[in-house]
Amino acid sequence: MTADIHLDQKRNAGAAEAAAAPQIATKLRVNDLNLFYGKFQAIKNVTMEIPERQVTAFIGPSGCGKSTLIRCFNRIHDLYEGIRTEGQILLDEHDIYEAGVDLNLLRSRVGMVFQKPTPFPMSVFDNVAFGIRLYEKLSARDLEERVEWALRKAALWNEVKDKLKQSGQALSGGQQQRLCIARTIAVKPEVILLDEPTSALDPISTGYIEDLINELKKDYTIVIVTHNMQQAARISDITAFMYLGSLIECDDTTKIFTQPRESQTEDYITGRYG
Ligand SMILES: Nc1ncnc2c1ncn2[C@@H]1O[C@H](COP(=O)(O)OP(=O)(O)OP(=O)(O)O)[C@@H](O)[C@H]1O
Repeated sequence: MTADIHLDQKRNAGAAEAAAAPQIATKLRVNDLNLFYGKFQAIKNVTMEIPERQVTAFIGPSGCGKSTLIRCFNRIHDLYEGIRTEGQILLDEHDIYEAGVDLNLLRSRVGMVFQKPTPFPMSVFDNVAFGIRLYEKLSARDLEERVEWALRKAALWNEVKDKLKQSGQALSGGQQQRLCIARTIAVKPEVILLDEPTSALDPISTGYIEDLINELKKDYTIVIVTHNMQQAARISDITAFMYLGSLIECDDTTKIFTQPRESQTEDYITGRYG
């Protein structure tokens, strides 16, 4: 199906929804954020809001700072030397960069799935149980129930229920990525960051993950980086276009793909550069 058809469907659905739509809360609020890798400034004065239980997609040419920005949302950069940030990121209106923030707790609230599937070298069951064991003390029975719940939510249970003791690394690429999503969901986060989650997958596995994202947004706030503009059009409610470290424009996906405000956005979505 083309991006255009999706946008038409969205527009019609959007008009009906708008009439009855309750106010959508802001889950993450970014205030004047700058990020430096040493002396290189990769994020420049970004201010934006990420709405709760919506899918927000980041698009833009390679190297524009999409991954760098979303990695700020759970402070993954803190694991590396020489990276400095300025500004604020509020999660439910509390600054995640404030002194004394518990980073383990933050990362259990804001989970992340990477581009390349990264199952740990352990069984399917232990992959999903890993984070739960880290953050919670569940009985063996409750743990089994939670693992099954997460695998069902990630639309993987039927394919792995007889392989729970086998290595997670023995699954197909698409199954491995759903396993990583199950691992992330298992700790019941509030926000899920997906950094190009389907770029290493075939179209069928990509379809599974896109359906899954659509399902997951009922319960979670989803942030996705994608190079695939049709994918952004298909699955996101809000699209943010970045260029050279700056946020050029962030709006309803339909608006970005049909009537962008900025000429740079239009040039990018019409394939004039990038
Ligand atoms: N660890 C790092 N040290 C120094 N510079 C970095 C580092 N990581 C990224 N950069 C630079 O920061 C800029 C933004 O990179 P980033 O990976 O966030 O872009 P991106 O939009 O996600 O790109 P892509 O779409 O290719 O994944 C690029 O110029 C990149 O070279």
